[in-house]
Amino acid sequence: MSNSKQAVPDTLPLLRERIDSIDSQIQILINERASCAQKVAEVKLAEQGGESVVFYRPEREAQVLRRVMERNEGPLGNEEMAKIFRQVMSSCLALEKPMRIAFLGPEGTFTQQAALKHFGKSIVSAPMAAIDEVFREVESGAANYGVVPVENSTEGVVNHTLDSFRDSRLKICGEVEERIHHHLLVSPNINSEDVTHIYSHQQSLAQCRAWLDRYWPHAERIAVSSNAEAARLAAEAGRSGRAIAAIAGEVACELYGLLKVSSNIEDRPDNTTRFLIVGNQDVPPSGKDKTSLLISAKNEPGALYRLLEAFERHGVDMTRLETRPSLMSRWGYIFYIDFVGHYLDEDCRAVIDELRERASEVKVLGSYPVAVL
Ligand SMILES: O=C(O)C(=O)C[C@]1(C(=O)O)C=C[C@@H](O)C=C1
Repeated sequence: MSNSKQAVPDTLPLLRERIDSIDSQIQILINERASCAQKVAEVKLAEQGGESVVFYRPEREAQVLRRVMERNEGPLGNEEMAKIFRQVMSSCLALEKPMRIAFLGPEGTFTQQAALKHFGKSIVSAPMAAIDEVFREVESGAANYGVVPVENSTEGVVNHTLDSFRDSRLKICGEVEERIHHHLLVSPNINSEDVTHIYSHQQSLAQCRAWLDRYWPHAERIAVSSNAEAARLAAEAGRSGRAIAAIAGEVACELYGLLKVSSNIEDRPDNTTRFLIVGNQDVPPSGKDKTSLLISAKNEPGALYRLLEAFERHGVDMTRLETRPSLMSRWGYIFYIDFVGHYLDEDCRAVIDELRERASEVKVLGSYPVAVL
């Protein structure tokens, strides 16, 4: 933009005049961009036709956001700038086709927070009561994509999510990481000293275990289906004068009008949860990808060693290995493996081919862009 090189005025009216002029140029450009996205939708419809058109392109979005961060010169920070573009793309995609996103609800969960971080705000939110319902909603076509938690840096893996992939044909289309801050919340009319019960999701209770042992050793901890549900229950209890506290995040605190008794009570300050985006599409390479596999190993000595050895020999970087009992045989196991690269990359393809020879089942759950934001 030509104005960016001009000297910055130093009086308030002139600065505001400059801001008004820049805003109107940005607005024209954003609408020009939106018109391009509309044209993109027409091209996609013409090329792919009918029901099967794929409007959301995670690999392209990741590339756009990475480029925004790479070329950014400030004074706005890279992440701040990327968040702005995240929302611009979200609006453009909604113009192509409004996206209905199912997530582990109710409203106010960290999973909803993750969905908004990944897709931007221009989505239709569809809160589901359980992880397998998120899968079903996307499988049935009622939602375009789903968002589910998969692992937490303090508490480890979310078994329900891993288990849901056994019988699902859904693919992982993306990942998103969210820093998790927990707060102890009560209804505004409740005296926190009267609290006898603390509600939260079992993982959140575990993530605050040391803090609870120290400050609330006598309060009974009650696990409920989500921390947003805990916040809802605390608000409901407050209305009838019962002193129940909840452990939940910022969004749930605001949504249910609760007060923070204590903030950031998680035992580890770097407490982070990773979420997966599930959908019906294979995502092409974005240049910086990850792949997730589900492997059913033969129940024999050295089976795991032979699987892992293939990664070592081809120089493919494995980032995660989880084990779950197989439901098919008593002592059989299913391994979930994440590695760096796309399944279409030559070295990754070689590993997958070898794994197929050595395991009873290898399912590629998806290759997807490494989280940008
Ligand atoms: O490039 C595309 O395929 C688009 O549809 C455009 C666009 C964008 O706004 O940049 C919008 C949605 C897609 O998810 C990716 C990118």
